[in-house]
Amino acid sequence: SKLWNKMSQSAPLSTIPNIHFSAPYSSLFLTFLKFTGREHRTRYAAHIRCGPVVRVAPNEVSINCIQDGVQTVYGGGFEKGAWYQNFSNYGKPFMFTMGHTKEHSERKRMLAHVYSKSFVQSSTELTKILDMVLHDRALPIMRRLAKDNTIIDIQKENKAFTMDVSTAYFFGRKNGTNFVQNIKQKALLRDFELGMSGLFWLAEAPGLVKWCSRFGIKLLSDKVMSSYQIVQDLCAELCDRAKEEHIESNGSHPNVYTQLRQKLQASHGVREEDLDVTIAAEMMDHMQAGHEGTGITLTFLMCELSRNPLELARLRQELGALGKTPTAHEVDSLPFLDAIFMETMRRYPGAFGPFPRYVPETGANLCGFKVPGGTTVSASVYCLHRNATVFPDPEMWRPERWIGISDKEKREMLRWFWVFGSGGRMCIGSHLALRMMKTYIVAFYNELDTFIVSDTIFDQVDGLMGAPVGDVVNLGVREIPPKRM
Ligand code: HEM
Repeated sequence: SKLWNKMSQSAPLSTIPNIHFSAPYSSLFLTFLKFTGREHRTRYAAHIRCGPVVRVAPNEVSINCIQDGVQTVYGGGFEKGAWYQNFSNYGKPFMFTMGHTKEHSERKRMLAHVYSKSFVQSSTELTKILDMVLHDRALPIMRRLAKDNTIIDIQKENKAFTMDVSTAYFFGRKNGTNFVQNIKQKALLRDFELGMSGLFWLAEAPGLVKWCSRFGIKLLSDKVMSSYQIVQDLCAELCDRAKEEHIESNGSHPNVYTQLRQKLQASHGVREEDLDVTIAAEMMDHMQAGHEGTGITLTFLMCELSRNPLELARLRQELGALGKTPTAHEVDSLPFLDAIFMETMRRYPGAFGPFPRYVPETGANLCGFKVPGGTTVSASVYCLHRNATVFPDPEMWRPERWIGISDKEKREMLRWFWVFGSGGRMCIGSHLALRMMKTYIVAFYNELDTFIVSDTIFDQVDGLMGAPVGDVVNLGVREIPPKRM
């Protein structure tokens, strides 16, 4: 009778095509897809076969349309629900996981200013941070490696760079990490990766994790648990450093940490004894988000430039017109550089999600189907970015598609471009991400070159994040080869 109840409750979804014959009765197939890393590719195939709405589990649908779809669900502020509560840092929620719109928007408002485009673009502190990490740390190492045409794991180097810039921006220039130069610190990147790998069980089967642990069965290995602890300890240490400087300097060195601290104190919404851990929980998520999606994007971008010499030459031509120390605005306004980033983020989005939402009690009309309240719904950036009508030959990396087009065409492409999500829960760090990534690529390719080697493999994992398979990508680094006459 349980099965019957389940079936009759979800009958309103019965007109929606199924991803698999079992979808109306069980979420096992979806869990299996997630577990085997095939969720987004299978959803894509199902949308091509069945149209813009597909039922993926008894009470869950996947949508693949903008109007009456992404715009309604994400733009309309449908709530995040229980799934996100499976994630916590130090046992506390943070902005990304918060369910209640009010609690979330309060937190987001506290940080909106430090992450706004105008602030990020004009921040002289961020300019100094980028100078420090790029010119004092990363480039001297790269120059040395380039002399011998060394093959390196570019994914590690990129993540080290984005981690150092992010943490300096969050906690203060003197208080961030130094993963780029310090090999022992850089090894902690593995702990971030392992910590993330435990997410599957925590997100998809939290009950099973608890149940098994009662019988002494560990679904999350000791290594994963200790890596997670190491990341928590690192974040707590950086928070302590930032707090110390904040107190010593009497608040004269503002950064993300101090901004959040002051706003939380002023709001009186958090008890004094909970303040440190509340901030640390938020900052730990920003550390993860700040270095991973950006590192992934840089890696795929560098791989594509390495095998597309014409695009690289065109980029260098554009860079040639820049002065020695271009402003953030000048870098941001380079059309071909921008096209390369847009195309990389389209073809290789750093975070696949899905980022599910709940249909409100009143129900919703999604892409022509009536969907009842309480249904879980999500779009997949993997699918949206492969709409062949808007992005012909979607598997191809073609920056040219973003330039020399009419305003109407560009608007349509931007409507489908969803790398940072949309609506009230859209990524807060997109401007910081773009500034650090663009600055890095300009400085790097101005004087150095990368090349594909026999074991360069760069396929994307079909998971929550779109990391390269194995989290390793080998590329060669060399000086710019002289032009052939
Ligand atoms: C290329 C790099 C990045 C990608 C692809 C990316 C992607 C995303 C996406 C898709 C979301 C929306 C999630 C949802 O709708 O549930 C999101 C949210 C978020 N991102 Fe990013 N992100 C990137 C960089 C960053 C950076 C540098 C930060 C640093 C602060 C950051 C912090 C966050 C936070 C705090 C949220 C939650 C926002 C909210 O719930 O209101 N991200 N990100």
